[in-house]
Amino acid sequence: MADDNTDRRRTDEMSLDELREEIRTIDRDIVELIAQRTYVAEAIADVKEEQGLPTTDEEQEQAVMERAGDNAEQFDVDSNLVKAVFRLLIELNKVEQRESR
Ligand SMILES: O=C(O)C(=O)C[C@]1(C(=O)O)C=C[C@@H](O)C=C1
Repeated sequence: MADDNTDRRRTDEMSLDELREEIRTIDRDIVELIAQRTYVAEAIADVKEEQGLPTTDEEQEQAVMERAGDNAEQFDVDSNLVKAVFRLLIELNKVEQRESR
């Protein structure tokens, strides 16, 4: 996070344009991380198909959601909103996994 990162400038010393540039960089990083997560999920889908397992794993989804809540608390952001984002990420993977079968 910007405030925790000593390489990044303090946000209270930045202009509006600089702050928006910071957001722009973070937004790109978020999409890059989503792409990485999706890529790994595709590899998981291949393994599950080889092993004859279903695309949906409710227990794993539960673990992901719990972790999302814990991480949200750690970084002091709204845990329900973070969980909603992770619910969408899981759904994205499930649609892709079903389509690739
Ligand atoms: O861990 C898996 O088995 C995945 O396919 C990944 C993932 C996820 O996006 O976290 C997606 C679908 C499953 O139901 C559970 C978790």
